[in-house]
Amino acid sequence: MAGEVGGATAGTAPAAGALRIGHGFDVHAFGEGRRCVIGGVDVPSERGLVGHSDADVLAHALADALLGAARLGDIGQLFPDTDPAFEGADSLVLLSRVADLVRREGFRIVDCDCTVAAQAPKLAPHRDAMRANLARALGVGVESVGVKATTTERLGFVGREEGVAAWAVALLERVG
Ligand SMILES: Nc1ccn([C@@H]2O[C@H](COP(=O)(O)O)[C@@H](O)[C@H]2O)c(=O)n1
Ligand SMILES: C[C@@]1(CO)OP(=O)(O)OP(=O)(O)OC[C@H]1O
Repeated sequence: MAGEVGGATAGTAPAAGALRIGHGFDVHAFGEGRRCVIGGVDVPSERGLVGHSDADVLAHALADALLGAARLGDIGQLFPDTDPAFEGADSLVLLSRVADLVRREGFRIVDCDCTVAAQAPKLAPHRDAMRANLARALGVGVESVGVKATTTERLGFVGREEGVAAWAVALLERVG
């Protein structure tokens, strides 16, 4: 039927079993005197990531992917960077709040995959810890969360080590 999206007419609640996909993207700049928190891991690094929260670029991208799939807006709407309540916030806590919202909206988190682009530091040694942290925050099994890392071959702002970028996709199934 014309106007059908994810098993429902656009703008109405999808039927049980309908799938929704969401995409998230985030960037944080490197700066002095900051921690480098990525996927909830305090990664050893000369410089850390700047933000209002702990600047966990990976947790933020994943939160936006979930919010996008559930059509619930974005992380900045939910947790404004002008609100002192979120200053230095643990982004895994914000991510678990997003997961709760998504569930309350009637969705099951089926699967997620993420890519972090960083020229440095090396992230592969921390991949399993990041997956475990993100899965715990989402309340899903670790097999449902993928994390990959890439450099940008020294090209662009990532390649110049000015910051880190992250992308995530999330698949939700309507259960209620
Ligand atoms: N910050 C990073 C970036 C990359 N890796 C790992 O190195 C592999 C090769 O990266 P290329 O960008 O040269 O393709 C990549 O597949 C990652 O496993 C990393 O650990 N940390
Ligand atoms: C996480 C939040 C919380 O205030 O702050 P930031 O660390 O600034 O992160 P960003 O991805 O720029 O924006 C999202 C905000 O919601």
